[in-house]
Amino acid sequence: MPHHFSALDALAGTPVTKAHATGNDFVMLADADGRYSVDADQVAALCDRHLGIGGDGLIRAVPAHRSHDAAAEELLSTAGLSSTDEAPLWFMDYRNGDGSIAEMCGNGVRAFAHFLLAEELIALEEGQELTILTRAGLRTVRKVAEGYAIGMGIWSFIDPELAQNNASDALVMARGLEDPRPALSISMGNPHTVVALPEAETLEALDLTEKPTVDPVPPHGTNVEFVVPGEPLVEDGVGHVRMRVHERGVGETMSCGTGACAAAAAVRVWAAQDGVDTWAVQVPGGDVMVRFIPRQDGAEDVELSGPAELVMSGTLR
Ligand SMILES: N[C@@H](CCC[C@H](N)C(=O)O)C(=O)O
Repeated sequence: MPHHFSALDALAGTPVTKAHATGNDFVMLADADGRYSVDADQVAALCDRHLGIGGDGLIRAVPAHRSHDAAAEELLSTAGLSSTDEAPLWFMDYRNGDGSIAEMCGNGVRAFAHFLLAEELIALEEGQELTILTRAGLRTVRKVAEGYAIGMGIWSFIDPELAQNNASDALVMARGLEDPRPALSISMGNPHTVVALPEAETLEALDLTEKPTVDPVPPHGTNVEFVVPGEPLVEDGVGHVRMRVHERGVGETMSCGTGACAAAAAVRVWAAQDGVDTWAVQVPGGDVMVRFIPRQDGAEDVELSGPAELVMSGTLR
């Protein structure tokens, strides 16, 4: 426990902000000059809900060319991207609350955009689009009436052979379930395992204080989404899903943006509802919308939209 205090000594005097997007909460750090290198212990200390500020994760907002992040630097050079002091490509350096690194965070991108705007690091009018960099690659942000619409890239099956039968590739067991249930593994740049439950009562009865077990064990861990299809599943052309999530590197969270996209994709596949492109995903922290957009190459882009809020700003002591 005391290591939390010493971990933060080096960050004394650093301005921080707390933000959330449908209850998925983050400690935000603006690093326009690329002077902070936050290690795993510091992230865990800041995200600690008793000894720190508290958050599901930490987001450092830094121009890609000043990030000192191996993934960002590799993407900059291999994808021939440009980031300069005059025209920075903002990199979302996202970390899970336990200090581990994740490729992507959908709710995080909304909080990130809102934070960049509030800090006057970007300008973005309603309807305009901004491109940002994540470890999973480029993502787009559009300011819309309900908050931000994020271009999340494509969704894909983690096991491509599943494209043949679209059923399940894993078994998941959690406290509150009587038996392990079949699940489908989907990538949104980060890994997800989606489990369908028969009714809302089973979803509510789950105890996600304990990490669900996934068989086979995913090599890099996974986020596990438990979903109940809406009744009716589709109303006025919009699909409905309820979801709870246990996030890799965090635990149960009130919302997960990449998870909502994976959940909508899995339910759409299971229910053979390819024609339904818009899905409302209800999470404990609110509602997010997921839209599937067909591409020329047969894959589908995913757009996630929802709100983001800043809660407080202060200085680390
Ligand atoms: N809450 C996020 C996902 C954050 C990363 C995740 N825990 C992982 O390890 O992949 C979201 O909104 O997408």
